[in-house]
Amino acid sequence: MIGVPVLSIAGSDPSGGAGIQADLKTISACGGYGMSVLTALTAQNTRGVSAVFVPPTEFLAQQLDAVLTDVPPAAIKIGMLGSATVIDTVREALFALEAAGVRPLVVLDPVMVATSGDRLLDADAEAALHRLMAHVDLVTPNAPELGVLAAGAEPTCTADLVTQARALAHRHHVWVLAKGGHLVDGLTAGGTVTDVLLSPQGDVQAVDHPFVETTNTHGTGCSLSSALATFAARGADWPAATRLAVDYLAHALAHADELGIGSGHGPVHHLAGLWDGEGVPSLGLASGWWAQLAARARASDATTVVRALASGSVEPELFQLYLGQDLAYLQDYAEHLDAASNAAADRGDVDGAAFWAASATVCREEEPELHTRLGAEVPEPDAVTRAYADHLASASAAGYPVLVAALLPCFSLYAEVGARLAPDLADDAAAEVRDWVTTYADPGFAAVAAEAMARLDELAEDADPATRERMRRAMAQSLEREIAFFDR
Ligand SMILES: Nc1ncnc2c1ncn2[C@@H]1O[C@H](COP(=O)(O)OP(=O)(O)OP(=O)(O)O)[C@@H](O)[C@H]1O
Ligand SMILES: Cc1ncc(CO)c(N)n1
Repeated sequence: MIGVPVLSIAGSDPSGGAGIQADLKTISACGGYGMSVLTALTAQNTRGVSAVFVPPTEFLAQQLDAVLTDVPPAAIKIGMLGSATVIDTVREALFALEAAGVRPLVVLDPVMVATSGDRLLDADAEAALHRLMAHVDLVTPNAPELGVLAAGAEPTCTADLVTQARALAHRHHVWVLAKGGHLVDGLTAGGTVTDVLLSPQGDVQAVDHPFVETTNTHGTGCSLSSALATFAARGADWPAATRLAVDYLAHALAHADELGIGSGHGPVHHLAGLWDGEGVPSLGLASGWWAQLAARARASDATTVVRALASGSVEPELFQLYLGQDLAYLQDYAEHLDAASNAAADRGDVDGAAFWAASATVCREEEPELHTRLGAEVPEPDAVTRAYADHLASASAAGYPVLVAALLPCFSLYAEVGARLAPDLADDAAAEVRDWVTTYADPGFAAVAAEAMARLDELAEDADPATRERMRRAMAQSLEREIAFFDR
């Protein structure tokens, strides 16, 4: 959900590159509504920290109370804490929230030292940090911080990161994203930085991203943890939120030198994507489901019709059977596209209504031209076609988001099959094969399929978990119907 409240509990960096300033920019860029509670004020710029002022903890508690009693955040990012008393005040606020039945997602960036080398956490505050961890879902230590928290030597390679992150994950039953930004010695442009994500059970996932040759890395840790909190608040699970956050930061880092702020370690370009008109990153939930179905989608290559198309010549009987049934199917499919258009209009989604209506027109007027050109006529629908129609009808009854999920494979699978077959189309391929393949390999068709997916991604993000699950299943079911449709 775009605009979910996300709270940063962190210190202020008046130069705007780290701390709550970085957090608010990042939360906004990633699609959240940013709020901030200040733990400490630093006098800081891109060259370093010259002073730290920690307001009385009573005032910290008042800030927390004011925000939390009015705007319950979907996620909280915790940054600079400064001292054990500050940590305990934050812990008590989280404990009180939980006692009241409110459990926001909590990301802890265990800030100890700034990029400039200045300490931001008292050395005696480590025990308090471990106590806080009971209320945390995911913690994002850099290499030196991980060494301190896991009570080991400072990690010097990815294998060290994994070992120590696993110990920390087990100890506190938390997700750990161990950052590799301090292990980049010797890397040059084109190299790869590896962060590692560990589940509370210790499962490892390497999260690779391109090394960016820049000295403008001030606040990378603050920005990453805020992006993580925001994507999780919008509904991504931790692995997906991690990938989205790392990609967001990679883009902000890649554009950091364009900003050119300050004479020391300057900030990353938090708003690079927004200013370039790319908008807020999509969670891509439905795209993720489709990606998980990729192996099934490839199974369509083994069907009778697709194998024949790939060979360049189709047996006329088989092709007429398939094309005829497809004509019958398209009539029914167009009606469901109309229903989707009406449902979008009912929700006030004018663009969506126009998109589905235009797709219905293509289904009724343009696409059947291919079929009739190839000699097909509308037959009685057979069992396979009827089963697909029944599935679409039941998806339609389950509501607009589930219907759109069911409509999706018809777009995506045909665009993918077209794109796969076109490059290998033999020069002597039969005319009807060429006609079919070029119709579905058309870049315009791919663009329409991509837009349908983008609309489904948006619906998935706004859906509750039960509806999401129904959407995912409706998509998978339609894919099975599509494969059966090709296998005549
Ligand atoms: N030069 C770089 N190129 C690409 N990614 C980088 C680079 N430097 C840091 N990162 C990434 O930035 C994120 C923050 O990592 P890092 O280890 O620098 O954290 P940090 O030390 O907590 O940051 P901060 O500078 O805010 O204290 C990680 O995802 C890391 O991989
Ligand atoms: C306020 C603040 N928080 C965090 C960091 C870590 O980069 C910093 N430099 N300043």
